[in-house]
Amino acid sequence: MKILIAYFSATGNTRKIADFVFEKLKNLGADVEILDITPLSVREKKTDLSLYDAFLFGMPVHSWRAPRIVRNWLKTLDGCGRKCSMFFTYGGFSIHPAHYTTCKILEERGFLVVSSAEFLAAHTFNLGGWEANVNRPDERDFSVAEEYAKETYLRFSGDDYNIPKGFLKTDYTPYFLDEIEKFRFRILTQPPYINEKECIKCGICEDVCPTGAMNAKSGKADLKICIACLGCVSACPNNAVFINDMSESFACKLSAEKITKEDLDKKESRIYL
Ligand SMILES: Cc1cc2nc3c(=O)[nH]c(=O)nc-3n(C[C@H](O)[C@H](O)[C@H](O)COP(=O)(O)O)c2cc1C
Repeated sequence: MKILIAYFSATGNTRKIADFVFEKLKNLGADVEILDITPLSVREKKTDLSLYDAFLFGMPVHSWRAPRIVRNWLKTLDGCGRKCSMFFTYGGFSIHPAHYTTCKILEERGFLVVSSAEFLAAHTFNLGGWEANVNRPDERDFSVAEEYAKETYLRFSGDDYNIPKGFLKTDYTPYFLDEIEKFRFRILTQPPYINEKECIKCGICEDVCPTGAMNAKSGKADLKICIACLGCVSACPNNAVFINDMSESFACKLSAEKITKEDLDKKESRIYL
C-alpha cells in the first residue's frame, strides 16, 4: 500500500507532526511519501493522486477550521473511494467545526475518512504577544501522534471502513464560519510589514508566503490575499517582519472563552476513530 501525507504548515507545527507520523508509518512497514503543500507553486500544480492508495491530510486550524487555501486545494482532489485521514494542529482554543467541515469536503471529493486527530501546538499569535501552548507539541503530543499513526495504518490496511466517531456535527453555517475568519483582522490590526532598517533584503518573507501576498520590495503584505498565517514573520532570519502587539487580545480571548492560560496548556491531543 502506498500512502501520501500531504500537509500545510505556515510556521512549522503541522510539519513537526507530519514528519513524525511519516517516520512512524515507515517503521510500521508502510510505503509512504510526504508532500508539503504550503508553497503556492505546489498547490497550483496538479497533484497526481493515482499513485497512492491512502492519504493523510495535515493542516493547522485557522479560525475554527482548515485554512481557506487548504480547503480550496482539497476541493480540487478526487478521492475515487480511497481511504484518508485528517490531522490538525491548533493553539488550544475552539476547533470543533474543523473536523466536521473538513470531513464533509473530503467526503464530497470521494474520500472515505477513517480517522482524525488534533494536536496541541504553539499558537501562531504567540509571535504577536500571545502565550498559548508555547512549548507544544511536546512528548505528550508525540505519543498521541505515534498511536494515531498506528491506528490509522491499521484502518488503511483493513478491508472494512469505519467512519470516525466523536467529533461534533457542527450547526454553524458556512456563512457564519466565513464571517469569523474576519476576526483575525480585528486582532491583527497591522498586517505583516517589514522594518526597512533591519531587513537584509534576502526575500525569504516573499518566498515563503503561501498566498503570494507578501511583497519584499514594498515591505507590506496585501491584505486582500494575506491569510494571516504569519509564515513571513516566523521565517525572517533577521526578525525584521512585524505585526502589531496582540497581548491585549490574548487576555480578552481567555476571558471570552472563560479559560485560563494554565487550562489551555493542560489540554491534550486527541484521536478520533
Ligand atoms: C489566522 C489564524 C487563526 C487561528 N485560529 C485558531 C483557532 O481557531 N483555534 C486555535 O486553537 N488555534 C488557532 N490558530 C493557531 C494555529 O492553529 C496553530 O498555531 C497551528 O499549530 C499553526 O500551525 P503551523 O505552524 O503548521 O502553521 C490560528 C492561527 C492563525 C494563524
